[in-house]
Order: sequence, then C-alpha cells, then structure tokens
Amino acid sequence: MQFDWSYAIGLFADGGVWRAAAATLLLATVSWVLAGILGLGVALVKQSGFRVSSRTGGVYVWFFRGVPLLLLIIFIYNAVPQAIPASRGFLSNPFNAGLVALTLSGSAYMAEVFRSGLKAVGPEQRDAGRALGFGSRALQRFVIVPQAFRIAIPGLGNEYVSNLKNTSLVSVISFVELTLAGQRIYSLNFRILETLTVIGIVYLAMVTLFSTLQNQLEARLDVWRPRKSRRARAAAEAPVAPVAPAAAEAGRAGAETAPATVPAPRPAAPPLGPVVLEARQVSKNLGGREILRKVDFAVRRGEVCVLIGPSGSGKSTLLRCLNRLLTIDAGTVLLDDEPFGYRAGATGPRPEPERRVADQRRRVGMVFQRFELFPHYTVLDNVTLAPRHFGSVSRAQAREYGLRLLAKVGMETHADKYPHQLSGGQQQRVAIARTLALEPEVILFDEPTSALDPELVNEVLNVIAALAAEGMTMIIVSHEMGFARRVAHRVVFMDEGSILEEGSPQQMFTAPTHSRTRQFLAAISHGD
Ligand SMILES: Nc1ncnc2c1ncn2[C@@H]1O[C@H](COP(=O)(O)OP(=O)(O)OP(=O)(O)O)[C@@H](O)[C@H]1O
Repeated sequence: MQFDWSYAIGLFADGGVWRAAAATLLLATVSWVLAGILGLGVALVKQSGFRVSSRTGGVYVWFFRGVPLLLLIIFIYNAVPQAIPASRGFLSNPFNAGLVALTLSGSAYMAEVFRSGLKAVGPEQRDAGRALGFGSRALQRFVIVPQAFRIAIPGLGNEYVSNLKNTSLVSVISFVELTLAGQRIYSLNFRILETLTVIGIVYLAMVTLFSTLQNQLEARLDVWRPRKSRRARAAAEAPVAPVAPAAAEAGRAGAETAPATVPAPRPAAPPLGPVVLEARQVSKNLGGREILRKVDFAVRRGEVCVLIGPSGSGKSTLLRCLNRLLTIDAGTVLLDDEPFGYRAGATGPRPEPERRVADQRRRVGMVFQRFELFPHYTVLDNVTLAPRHFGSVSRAQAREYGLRLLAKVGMETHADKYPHQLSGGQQQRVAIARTLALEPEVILFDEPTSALDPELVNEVLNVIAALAAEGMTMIIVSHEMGFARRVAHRVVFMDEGSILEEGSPQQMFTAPTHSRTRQFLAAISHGD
C-alpha cells in the first residue's frame, strides 16, 4: 500500500480539519483553565487544616480521579439532564457536557499538582508572611500560591497535554473534535493511514505550541535564571533620600567591610518608656513537654533586651509566643497593655481569630534566624510588599520608601536583585529592612546571626546596634555575648522554660547570682 502524499498534503487545506482542531483546542484550553482554578481551590481547601474542609476536598479528589472520564462524559451528557431537567438546555450541547466532564476530572488531578506545590513551601515562609501581619488570604496570595504555582508549572503543563488528548473521548457524545473529524473523513475515502497521519501531526503541532508557551512562562517566572538587571542599575543610580546617619553608616560599614568590633551606641542612662510588650505567667507545651513555665517577661519602649540561655531553654518559643506565631496554653500576652491575640475565657486564654491577630501582629516585627525572604520577589519588593498591601501608597512612593529603608541597612544598590543573589549577611539586612517597613513598635530577633558565616556576623550586628542607638525597642535572642554586653540594656537568662535571672549586662556578665547562669557563661567562654 502506497502513502498518498498529495492527498495527505491536500488534507492540510481541509477546513473541516482546522475547524475540528480549533474546537479541540478551545475545549482543552477552557476546561484546563477552569480545572486549574477549581483544582487550586480544592487544594487550598484540602490544605486548610479544618477537618471537614480537608475531608470534603479529599472525597472530591478521590471521586473524580476514580471515575473513568469516558463514563463521566456519558453520565453528564445523558444521565444528568434526565435527573436535573433545568440542566437540559446547557448539557444537551456536547461541547458543554464535555467541558463539564473534563473540568471536573482535570480539577481532581490539578488539585494534587497544586497540593504538591503548596506543600513544598515551608512553614517558615508562612511564619514570615504572618509576621508581616498578613492574614490567611494575603498570605496565600502574596507568599504561598505564587511559589506553589512556580513549582507546579511542569505538572500543570502535563495536565494540559493529557487534557488535549482526552478531548477525543468527547467524540463519544458526537462532539466533532479532531479524532472524530479524522474518522469521518477516512470512513468516506478509506485513506486511513494518510488521514490519521495528518490528524497526528495536527495534535503534535498543538502540543508543540503549548510546550513553547509553557517554556517561555517558566523562564519568565524563574528568578534563579541569570539575567541582566536594568532595574538594578537604575536603582543604583536613583537618588536616595537622606536617612538616619547612624544606621546608614552601620549598614554601609557592614556592606563594604565588616569591622572587627561592634560600635557601642547605647546611651549610659537610657530613657526607657512604658512597657510595650509583656508576657504574664505564660506557659506553653510542645510535643507533650512543658517548654515555657509561667514566664513573666516585659520590654519597655526604647529598651534592648537580649535573651540568653542554653540550647532548648525556650528562648525562640518565648519570642514566637510574644507575637502569637505560637498560641499559648496559659497566661496572657499584652501589647501596649491590651491583650494580644487572646481574650479571657472560662478555662484560660482563648485565641482571637487570625484576622484580628494579624492587625496587631504588624506592630511587632520579627527577624528570623534563616532570614526567610520571599525568594520570588526582588529585594525591594520584599521590603515594600507589606506597606503596599496595607497602606494606600503608590508604587512610586513605595519604591522611594523601600529604597530609603534599604539605604538604612546599606543595601540600596541591591534593590532589584533576588534574595538568592545575596550573601547571608546581606539577606539578613534586607530582612531587617522588611521588618522596619512595618514601622513596628518592637522588633523580635530570633538568633539573627547564628545562620551566618563568622565574617558576616558583624555586618548584621552593626545594623542592629545602630537601631538600638536610634531607640528602637528590641528583644534579641542571641549567643553573641560581646554584642549583648555592648548593646543590651538588660540581659535575661532562661533555662528549662523559666527566666532564672535578669539584670544589666554589667551585672549579668561580671556578677551573676544564679549558679546556672554562672555555669552557662563559663561554658560559653570556654567555648570561645
Ligand atoms: N514544634 C515543636 N514540637 C515539639 N517540641 C518542640 C517544638 N518546637 C520546639 N520544641 C522543643 O522546645 C524546646 C525549646 O525550643 P526553643 O527553640 O524555644 O529553644 P531555644 O532556647 O531557642 O534553643 P536554641 O538556642 O537551640 O534555638 C526544645 O527542646 C525543642 O526541641
């Protein structure tokens, strides 16, 4: 049997083939987009943490993945209109019935693709977003979903290609898509080989077109891809408004040459204001253990308080309870004398809804050990994300504001880079600028230098010391005793979930009263 080339080439000019190809493309694309939106919703519902929602999402995925697509198409076209007469007008059209079936079936698969993306975004990123005062919707929109989407793109692309091919099943209800169009042509002339070859080539052309678009999207969203940054150069050349000199100098010193010692900016007799943030009798259990035991702790406006203590003593847990990233089991947390994230209940403190807590949390900034910048945003966007979301500032105003804050930490020339293009010390300085953008009343630092190489530590400590000199209220968990000695107004020693001793750096480092403090300080200095 000879392949009839002239017939095959002529078939490419057949309007019926292209009409069927257009119908196939339309059905595949619209159902894929709808399935993507629905799938994302189902994935978020499944991830929500609420048992009823997660179960409902789970049942949805189980059902629509389990039912064969062919069966679903026939059911929706033939059975549903009988059961629900109101749907007859819509579902009697094979395109509509196919669209519904492909959307439902595809959404179950896409939900799982999205869910793998959502799971890949670590809890630390969620905490960083929550610490900026984002409620759950903003957190999903700005932090989680954009990252999950990037991870999910290859899987979503696969789904599109499957969907395109699955449209052939809709021919069972007489929808004239590409495969059925081919069948109708060769049933008249028996040129099966040539017809199917042409139909196959058209399918491949559609898949190639889609793959090209997918690759372009992936490249566009890939922040790790090396690229020339025109905006970076523009940012470097843009004039930056003057900033508080001490912090700017400290940042710059850190940026260019990390000095061997940290400046001593603390005034001799600090004018401390009223209590800003306070924990009263706070207890917290984790993993069945009591991590915090009736802790009483308060920081005054303008005060720099350094928390020290052995590993596992509960310092980070206390910080996280103070800004309600962790809920407490007993006691109270007060912000400006107001309950922070709780109201009194008969059986103990009752957590406020996340939306209300988010508003309060913006007044308490937090800097994390591992920086937790958002990898899909530039340095400047990391800093301006919260002010742009919460304030009514224009893009230009936010940029100006962000550049000023970056100048404060010596990072304005890196404004248009992505976090992965910076050293650890630089990332931490950006994280500090991001926190400052909230104009918080107090900043919590959770071991801000312990993830850094030793030569990068001072550039971060310089920035924190400069903020201390400006009167910023700070609680700092740190193992940097030299820094604590120079910058802290008060040093607090924690052990086994309790505060054992606190006092001025002079008293704590030269004449600690508690034997456990002496032991700890001796062990630390031996370590040095
Ligand atoms: N989610 C959790 N589940 C169970 N235990 C936890 C959890 N988070 C922390 N812990 C435990 O709580 C204790 C206190 O941890 P925390 O991180 O507050 O200590 P830390 O004083 O900050 O220590 P380090 O200086 O090493 O960071 C540790 O024993 C830790 O293993």
